Amino acid sequence: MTTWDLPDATGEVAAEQAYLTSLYARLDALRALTAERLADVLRGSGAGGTQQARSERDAAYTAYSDRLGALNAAEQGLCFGRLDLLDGGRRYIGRIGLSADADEDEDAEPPLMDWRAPAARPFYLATAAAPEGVRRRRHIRTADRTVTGLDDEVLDLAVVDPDAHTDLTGEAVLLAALGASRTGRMRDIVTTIQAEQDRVIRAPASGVLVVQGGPGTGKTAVALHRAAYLLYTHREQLSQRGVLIVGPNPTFLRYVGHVLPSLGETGALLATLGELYPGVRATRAEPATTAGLKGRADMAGVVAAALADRQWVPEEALDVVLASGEELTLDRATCLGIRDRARRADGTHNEVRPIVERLVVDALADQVADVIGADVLSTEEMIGSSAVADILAQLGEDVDPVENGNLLDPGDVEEIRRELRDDPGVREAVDRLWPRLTPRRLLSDLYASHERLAAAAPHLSDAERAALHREPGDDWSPADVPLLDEAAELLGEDDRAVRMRIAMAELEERQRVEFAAGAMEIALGSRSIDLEDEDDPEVLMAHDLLDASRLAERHVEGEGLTVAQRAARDRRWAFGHVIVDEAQELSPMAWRLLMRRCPSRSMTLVGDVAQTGALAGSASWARTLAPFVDDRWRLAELTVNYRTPAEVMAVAADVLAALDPPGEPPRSVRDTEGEPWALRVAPAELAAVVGDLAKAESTAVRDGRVGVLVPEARRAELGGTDADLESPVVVLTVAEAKGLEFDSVLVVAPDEIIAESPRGLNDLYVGLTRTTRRLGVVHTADLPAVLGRLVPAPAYS
Ligand SMILES: Nc1ncnc2c1ncn2[C@@H]1O[C@H](COP(=O)(O)OP(=O)(O)OP(=O)(O)O)[C@@H](O)[C@H]1O
Repeated sequence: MTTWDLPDATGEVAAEQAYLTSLYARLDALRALTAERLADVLRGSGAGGTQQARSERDAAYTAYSDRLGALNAAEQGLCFGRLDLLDGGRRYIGRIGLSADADEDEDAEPPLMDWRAPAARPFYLATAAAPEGVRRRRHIRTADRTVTGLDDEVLDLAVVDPDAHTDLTGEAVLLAALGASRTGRMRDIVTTIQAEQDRVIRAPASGVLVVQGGPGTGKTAVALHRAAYLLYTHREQLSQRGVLIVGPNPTFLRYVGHVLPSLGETGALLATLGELYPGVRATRAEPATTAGLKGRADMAGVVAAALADRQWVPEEALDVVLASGEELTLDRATCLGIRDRARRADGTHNEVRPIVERLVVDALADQVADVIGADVLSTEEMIGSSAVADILAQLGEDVDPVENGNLLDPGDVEEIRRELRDDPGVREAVDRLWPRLTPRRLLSDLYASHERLAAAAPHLSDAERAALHREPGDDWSPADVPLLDEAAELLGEDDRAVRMRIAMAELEERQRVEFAAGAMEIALGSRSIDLEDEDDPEVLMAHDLLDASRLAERHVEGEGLTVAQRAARDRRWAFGHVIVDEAQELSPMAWRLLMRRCPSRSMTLVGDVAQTGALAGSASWARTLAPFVDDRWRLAELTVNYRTPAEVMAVAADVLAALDPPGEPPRSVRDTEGEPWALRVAPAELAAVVGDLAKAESTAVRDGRVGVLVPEARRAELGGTDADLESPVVVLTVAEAKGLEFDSVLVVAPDEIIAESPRGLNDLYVGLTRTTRRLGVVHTADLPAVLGRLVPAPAYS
């Protein structure tokens, strides 16, 4: 590899600088043009017009504001690579594609190729052994709009450095990226995507793809870049259905939340599982065992049984007191018949309720008709039975009361039915037999009642049923969400309210855009007067127009209209693609929910079954996926660990070997700063020593981040707070640290972490592998045997 740093005598850097400057000029021109077009749309939007004109304007507004967002996001690191081809051609690779001016040769290479375009692919895949038509790969390092250095690889077997890792692309640039301090926010990796990662990112969208990889193999990075790739490659389809990315907890989503916007993509919905039931904020913490129980596959049966239990029949009879004071009775046999017919009917519980209403009214109408009809008959007996028989024949068999031997005409019968339908006593009876239920009501009532739980979940132990107990009105936990969703499926939730909210949001959005357009007119109208004064803040230049659209957005207050936001409000939304990170954590009940959100089964599931912490999580992808796709899923594996240094991975590998089944550790590309160490302290001193060590580590990593990973039971004692990942030291449980990374990690009380959960060894494995540079372990009891490789702490021994 050849590297040019500044100052550079060869002129290579200067040449690239000139090219880069021309690219930024093109970027600026495109921004101005797009902003102008957006302004035109905003100006036009005040005028009203036909429905079609409005929706065309809305579409144009979205397209231009998205484009402007992508152009802005490309500002940093616009161009980062160049391919010199064997045929003499040259390609520049960047965060977005920039096309040539219209008057330039259409067949010429575009000045800048989007990293996701097929022609950019050799930048990530080409090797000396398989150069894919590439002679030289150049990484262009930049800061703001300035070239700061170049790294060249000549893809010629004759000149390959025998010491280099031949399977790493752009090794120097990669190692520089990996060596940078962590900031508490995940960064994109477009400049250094590795070949095995690229294959996953660009894999076909259809079907279920499982990406299994050890800690630090870039699963999260790959998942996010895959989302960006799919949104680019299948823009039309996915811009309508959206991409859902599911992460394990809100802290994690904050950590990864900047990656897609930095790639110019905003069309994905990032959510935890607890956020996937519209209208419910599932934030309640609960014991892992309770969450594990709620996630078990048999809970689907419990929800179904809880509902069946609400479809009630009386022991003997249900008395129905009409508004008139008249008393009727539905006996058990009648109620059983009604219930059976309703259950056999096609539809969900709430959908078939009208059938129950009709059957109840029919049964009661029979009784009323019997009473009234009997009175009528007593006078008509005088007419003689043959006349009665004639009348009966004429009335036909559809008239029930007649079949019962009465002589009411069909109009009378219908009148009786109508009155019954509207009678509060009858409605009460229907409510009793077949209550109208919401998912929350069903679950709330179930959790709150020992009797209901016993009826719906007879196979659970008393202790398990007690764990499910919840007072009505308490918050929901994330593990409740799949159960609510399950209930909604069975009940046929009335989603009118949700659709109303969406319609309202659309209306409001239109008004906001029109308001913004009006405000723009006023501001633009005053421009000619103000133009003389360049400093005048009233002057609106083209780039300010973006702020005008932002202004409109700000008014949205989260009630926007992007596909992602619309999808978030609609329980029945079918996403175009679903990506799950830390997929091993999902319970069988959670999978049921997610599969409903993705009927096309176009999914990417990334995870590591060795890191499973959730008690209802996966130990095997095959077992987890079998109920949904049988064996129709593809497996891709990531094998290189870009995070955890080799010495730390050696310690973690001992833990991995102790797991059942034991796992294969990924290969680390980095070395650590010193050996990972262990320090024993007296229990009474634990908090103080951990505090001191965290400070010392924070100093050691300068502007980097320190993660103190503690047992759940010691979280409060050791200062665990709501995690602000950008603060220099954070104290978290392993579950909270899942998917995150720090420059230095202190694992506290490993024996307690192991003992806290049946999956304690997996948790310890996760904790040890969170570091990019330094690892220390602090313990009060004997060090677990699996950590025998740790050396005594240098400063204290
Ligand atoms: N090709 C790459 N270039 C630069 N950095 C990379 C690359 N691949 C991964 N990384 C970095 O390595 C670190 C680990 O990546 P990531 O968090 O995606 O791994 P993971 O497989 O999800 O890990 P875990 O399972 O432990 O949560 C991140 O800092 C990521 O940015």
